[in-house]
Amino acid sequence: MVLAQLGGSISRALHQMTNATVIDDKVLNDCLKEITRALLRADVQSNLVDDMHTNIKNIVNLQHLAAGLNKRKIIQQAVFDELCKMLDAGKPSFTPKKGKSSVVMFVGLQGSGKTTTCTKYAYYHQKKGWKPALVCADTFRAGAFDQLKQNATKANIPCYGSYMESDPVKIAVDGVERFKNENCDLIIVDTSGRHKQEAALFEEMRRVSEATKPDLVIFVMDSSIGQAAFDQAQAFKQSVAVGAVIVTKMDGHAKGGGALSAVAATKSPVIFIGTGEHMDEFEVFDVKPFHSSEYLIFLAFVLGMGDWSGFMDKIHEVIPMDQQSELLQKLSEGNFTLKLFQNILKMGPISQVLSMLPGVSAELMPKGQLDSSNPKIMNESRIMRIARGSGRQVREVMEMLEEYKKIWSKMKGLKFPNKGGMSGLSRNMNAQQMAKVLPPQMLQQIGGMGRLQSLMKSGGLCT
Ligand SMILES: Nc1nc2c(ncn2[C@@H]2O[C@H](COP(=O)(O)OP(=O)(O)OP(=O)(O)O)[C@@H](O)[C@H]2O)c(=O)[nH]1
Repeated sequence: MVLAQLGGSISRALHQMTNATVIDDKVLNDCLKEITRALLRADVQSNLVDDMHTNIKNIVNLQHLAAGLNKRKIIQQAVFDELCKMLDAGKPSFTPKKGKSSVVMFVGLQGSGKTTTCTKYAYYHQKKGWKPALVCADTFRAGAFDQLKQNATKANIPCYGSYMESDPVKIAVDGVERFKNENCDLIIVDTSGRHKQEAALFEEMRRVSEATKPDLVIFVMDSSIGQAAFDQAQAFKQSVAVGAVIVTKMDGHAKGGGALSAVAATKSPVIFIGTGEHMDEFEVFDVKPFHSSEYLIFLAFVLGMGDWSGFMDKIHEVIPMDQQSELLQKLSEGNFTLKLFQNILKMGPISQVLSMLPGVSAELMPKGQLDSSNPKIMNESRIMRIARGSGRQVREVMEMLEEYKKIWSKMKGLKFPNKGGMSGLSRNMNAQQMAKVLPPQMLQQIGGMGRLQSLMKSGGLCT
């Protein structure tokens, strides 16, 4: 994931800066130049990068800093704060309430993934006990209604549209009214894809919004849009009250910087990310947990947004309530069993689950042969049973056993945070423990054990 590379470049720049014997303007400028370059390479819009650069220079005025202050720490803090600001719109988006009817309208560029995302959003809520419904107000693209209907049928979600009516405003109003009468609590209106150059289509979108009065307008953005994200997102925001962003196709090779631009242009948070074409390849995006300490922000970037709360959410979603505490206990003891793997397998594609764990970026995991020293794990029939029970290939189970064995041994002794909270993790972790969890490449990237110790001691990476 390219955000992981971005994290690597930023941490390297900070590392070089903290290694300098004297922190002067040249050292600061070199560090900022490196960070700027890394952000631009990740497709973050140049205005945002310039703003960040200026803000840091204003905060860190080396000439005026009182003697005795830790300049390294002040620079690090300023960089982290500015990175946070980029990811954080400053205010949460409107959150629909279960049981109370809400209208959510989806807008975005052609092919950004709106229709797919509407169904994913509906399906996500349906699994949590909501009564969602879909309305197709896309009369522009032939086949849009069929696509939505097909997806909706698969997920057993009611869907409204028309082959005869050509006015999207009329369809949207009729659909919303019908589903309100049917007591649906989440009415999702899919609209045509459009470009900021298409004034007539923008006017149409404005009229759909005016007529249906959505509680929330979601801007859907393809993560590969790159530098163009800012202007397009801003054009949508100027026509309708965009309140949230969903970034799609995060499973591809996109650089991800466009997401930061869309947050800035719409002043709205990213609430979900799409990670594949399938209905359940959809994840909550939450930057809040990373706010608990600078060190977590650092980890989030270095690990490509290692997502603790997503991991915990998955556990709460798919593991039966009475088994959750046992699972967490075993995870924290590094005590893995085949039963535990079966539960983990239920949580979704292996790479997705892995990438939620701090210190474990799926692409950083070494791929080799399974160590056959543990006969309990290697028992063929047990592996076959797991594969059958979880609907996976034997090869997949083998790969996962290998990867998890390595992770578990690293995680031994770590304290797991409660749902939604991460401060417990940072409080309970010392540099030794942290080094055990980090893949060797990452420890090297940080600057080795000594560097990790000094960062954690100086508070640069702690709460
Ligand atoms: N890999 C991947 N593909 C996605 C994702 N989301 C959507 N797609 C694919 O992107 C393509 C376009 O998706 P649609 O949902 O049809 O896009 P749209 O924005 O509704 O298109 P218009 O109505 O023409 O504007 C489809 O092939 C989807 O399967 C995602 O998160 N990952």
